[in-house]
Amino acid sequence: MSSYNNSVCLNEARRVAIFGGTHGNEMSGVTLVNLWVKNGAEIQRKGVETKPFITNPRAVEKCTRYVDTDLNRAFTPENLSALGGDDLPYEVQRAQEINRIFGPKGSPEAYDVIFDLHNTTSNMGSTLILESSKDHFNLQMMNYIKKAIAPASCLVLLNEHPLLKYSTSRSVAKHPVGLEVGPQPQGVLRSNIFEAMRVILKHALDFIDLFNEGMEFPPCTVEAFRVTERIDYPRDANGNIIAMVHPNLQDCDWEPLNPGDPMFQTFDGKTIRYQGSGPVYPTFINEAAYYEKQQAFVTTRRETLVASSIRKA
Ligand SMILES: CC(=O)N[C@@H](CC(=O)O)C(=O)O
Ligand SMILES: [Zn+2]
Repeated sequence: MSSYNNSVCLNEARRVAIFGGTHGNEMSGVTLVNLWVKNGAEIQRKGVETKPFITNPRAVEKCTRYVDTDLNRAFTPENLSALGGDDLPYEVQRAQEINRIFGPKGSPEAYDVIFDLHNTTSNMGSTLILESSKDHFNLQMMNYIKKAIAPASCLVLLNEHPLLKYSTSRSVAKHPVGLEVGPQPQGVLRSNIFEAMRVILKHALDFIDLFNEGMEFPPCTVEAFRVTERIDYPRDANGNIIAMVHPNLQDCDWEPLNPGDPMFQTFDGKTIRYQGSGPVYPTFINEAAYYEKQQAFVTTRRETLVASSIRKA
């Protein structure tokens, strides 16, 4: 990466992957990737190798999030270098295979871009997930997609929290992009969610095409929601949940939550209110997969990210 005339010069993005089935019960990504494995015309762009890939085929077969352990937490340095072969948990073996094919993570040989397709049971709409506020290629891509799909909306969730960040499948790429679309129940396909995902992928690939063709993207800003805190359900001494997401908060992803606002409702009807400083913007509210992770929702704060001008080297 070098700077010239204020533009950040980056290599062309020639190797792109689209991951589906990182969670085997999130059906939009599973279905789109299976479709594109059969016929990739829709995702082909000149001079780009775009590989659609089912990352967790055993979980897809069983229509479950994972078999042994969450694949989207498995790409740690320890796991990727672990010895043990067939004795390792299935997803750890799979992470090593994926790292061999699309990585190695952090190396110059790694794929340029990986899109990882997810669904949420939360009412989040279309959300792009970034892992770095300094990835100018990805920031420019976010800006491009947001403009291309307007007046439909697509929000950007930034997770670079030192404790809450996790080791994703897409993290083996130079430019990792998560795409989370909801609400959609686990194991279910909804046409509106499926189409929303499909159209965002189209614009993302168009952006890569324009960049490779030599278009210069001027400096811009991108509004993002930065992950700040994980909020668990209230629990008793045995760890059992004693309250639900409050009806005033349910389905209100991305809406401001202020001190004193209702957050949970106990089984005997008492309201538990938000006590932190605000406003925060909750998201992943009541996500089904997060009960096991002790998480009722995450709080975020709004931030304006600045993207430098980019063009190909
Ligand atoms: C509901 C769900 O699976 N969400 C994803 C978010 C992400 O890809 O970062 C996960 O927890 O792995
Ligand atoms: Zn997922």
